Amino acid sequence: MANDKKNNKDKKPKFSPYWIYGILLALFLGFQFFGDTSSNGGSKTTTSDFFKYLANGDVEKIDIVKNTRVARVYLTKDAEGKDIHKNSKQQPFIPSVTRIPNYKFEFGDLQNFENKLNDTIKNLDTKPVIEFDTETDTIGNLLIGLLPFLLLIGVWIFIMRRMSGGAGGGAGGQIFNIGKSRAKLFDQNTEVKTTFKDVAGLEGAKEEVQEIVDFLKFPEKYTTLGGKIPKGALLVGPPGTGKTLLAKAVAGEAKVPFFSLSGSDFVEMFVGVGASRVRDLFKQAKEKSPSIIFIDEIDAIGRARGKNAMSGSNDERENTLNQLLTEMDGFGTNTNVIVLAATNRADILDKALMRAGRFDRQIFVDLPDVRERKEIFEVHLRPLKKSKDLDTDFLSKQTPGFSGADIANVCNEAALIAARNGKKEVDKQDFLDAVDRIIGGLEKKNKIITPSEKRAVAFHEAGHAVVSWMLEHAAPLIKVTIVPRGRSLGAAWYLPEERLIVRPEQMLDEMCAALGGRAAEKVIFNKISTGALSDLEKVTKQARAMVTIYGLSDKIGNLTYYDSSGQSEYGFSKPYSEQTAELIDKEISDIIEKQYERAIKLLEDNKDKLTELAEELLTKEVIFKDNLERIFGKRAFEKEEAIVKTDEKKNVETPEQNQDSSETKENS
Ligand SMILES: Nc1ncnc2c1ncn2[C@@H]1O[C@H](COP(=O)(O)OP(=O)(O)OP(=O)(O)O)[C@@H](O)[C@H]1O
Ligand SMILES: [Zn+2]
Repeated sequence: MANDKKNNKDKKPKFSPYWIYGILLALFLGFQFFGDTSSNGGSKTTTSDFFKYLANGDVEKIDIVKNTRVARVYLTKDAEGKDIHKNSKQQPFIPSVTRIPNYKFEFGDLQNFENKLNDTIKNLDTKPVIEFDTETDTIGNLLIGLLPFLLLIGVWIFIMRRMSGGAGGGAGGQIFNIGKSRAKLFDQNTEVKTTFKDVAGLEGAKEEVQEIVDFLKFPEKYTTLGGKIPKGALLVGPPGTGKTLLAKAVAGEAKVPFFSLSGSDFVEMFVGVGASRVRDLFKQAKEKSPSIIFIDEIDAIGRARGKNAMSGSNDERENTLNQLLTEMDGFGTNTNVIVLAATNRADILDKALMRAGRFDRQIFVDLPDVRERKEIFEVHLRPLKKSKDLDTDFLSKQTPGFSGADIANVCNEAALIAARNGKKEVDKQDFLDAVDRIIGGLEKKNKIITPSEKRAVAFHEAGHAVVSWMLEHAAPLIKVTIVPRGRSLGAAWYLPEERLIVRPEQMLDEMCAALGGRAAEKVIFNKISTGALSDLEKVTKQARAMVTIYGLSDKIGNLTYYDSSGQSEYGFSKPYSEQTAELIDKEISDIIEKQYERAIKLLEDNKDKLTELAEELLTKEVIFKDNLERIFGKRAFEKEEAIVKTDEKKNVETPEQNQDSSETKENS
């Protein structure tokens, strides 16, 4: 269902066809107008020419428009000298509205012109009609003439509205407000319900943010000793870790005006708009100081300037960034405006932004650890009707590497799954299913797989399971399945340890386990397949990282080709010689080959167990840690007994939390 919705959205063209109709209409009217000019004009002539015509008796009618000093002349003869009216005497003229004046000219001073006109007419037999036009006529003409332009302007305004619509709470609606800031203002009048209580974990970040609120409220407390209050703080961290949430909580708690907008709100197709919006934003913030400005996804404007000479630099974005830098420099230390910004790409931000006096503080908002995940679960479980056996310790351990947003997603998904199964409350199994779905995508039970393919998948996955079971440093296994899910035909799921420092032996064991799938295919069928693509990708990346980034290869030595400054766009030249390049390639393939051999050896030694596991997998489709334990006996390397009590149910597993921290601390 969700897919359908998405598709529909995709199909909708970006440009509504109505605009095009509007533009065409305006153009059409515009041409009409230009084609029309002759109708109230006629070709030009001079005053002396006119008097010649008049003396000849060729003039039938003169329109004198006093206010513009233009006379329109209607002749009795056309260009070839024929009478325009066959029986002209009876019908002196066709009403001027339907006739085009043959000539027009500016007569200068009205009094002079009238005198001369009367003198000439005196001597004529047939006197021309003289009409004095009123100005209303010309205004009417003018309006009709302007109509296409008005329409064009209307269409333009309409387009502008469409482009700037949606964002900015109406402020962006009008064309004249295009340079105005799009920030949403939260103050005493707008109620923000988010508070620090809604932000679970993130103790350090919360404290730092709270300090910033304190700076604003009680600046004297900090400035008495001569210190300066920071002007900005940058919230940095991976997506979904709660940066925006934290900022919202600041808005809810600070009780000072809070301007919130996103980096992309500055960006517009017109030159200078971004800079002008920045200026306007700071002007407003200063007027309401003490106040906080929050710029989400600041990378939209804050990306380092002019690095990509190849792709051409984006001048407009640079101007916007420069304006932001200027504004942050500009406001004095006592203006009491603090700028908060969030990004998940601090590495690509312009270094000038991070300079002291701008975003001089960086607040790291990291992925939550077990304890923090537990707290986040508690926050998001609050609104759910959940069963009593639900245990946040257990849930937090099942979700290593999950961000706060992932956890929120799990809770929601679990509630939906429970509802679909007609349950009265959300239980543990629903959460496990939700986790599975979020990691692996939807189950595809009806995907067509031939029996021999299924066999290959079963042995492949069993291979992963066996190898990881036998190796000390490989991540402990949670479950193995051959139910197709998302794009994969089967999967072995591990519980990665949360470690801060990784040792080479751990990396090698993990690579060996990843190669276990292909090794099993080789050992059993003596054939290999394309099914190991993602394993190989992972292993290759890891081996390359060992050699070129972490300096873990003896042959290459203790050096790294990693450049943390983000300026690693070497282009065509690599930072090492051809010889080294060869050495690197050799070393990478050596590492991988060695681990592959190791996996093959392990599996050959345990061929019967591998087969037993694969057969069980073929019948059950999903197997868990205790199935492995039955076949292999207890795993030799369980360092610490699990904290969570094992459940009676088969499918509920006790993941061990490998606490390496004591060891890590010793060595760092
Ligand atoms: N620490 C947390 N406590 C409670 N909920 C959290 C936490 N972190 C994230 N969430 C949940 O995840 C959602 C998304 O988080 P948020 O938008 O703040 O992430 P973000 O870090 O700004 O991500 P991005 O960088 O992608 O914008 C929040 O609305 C909230 O429901
Ligand atoms: Zn595999």
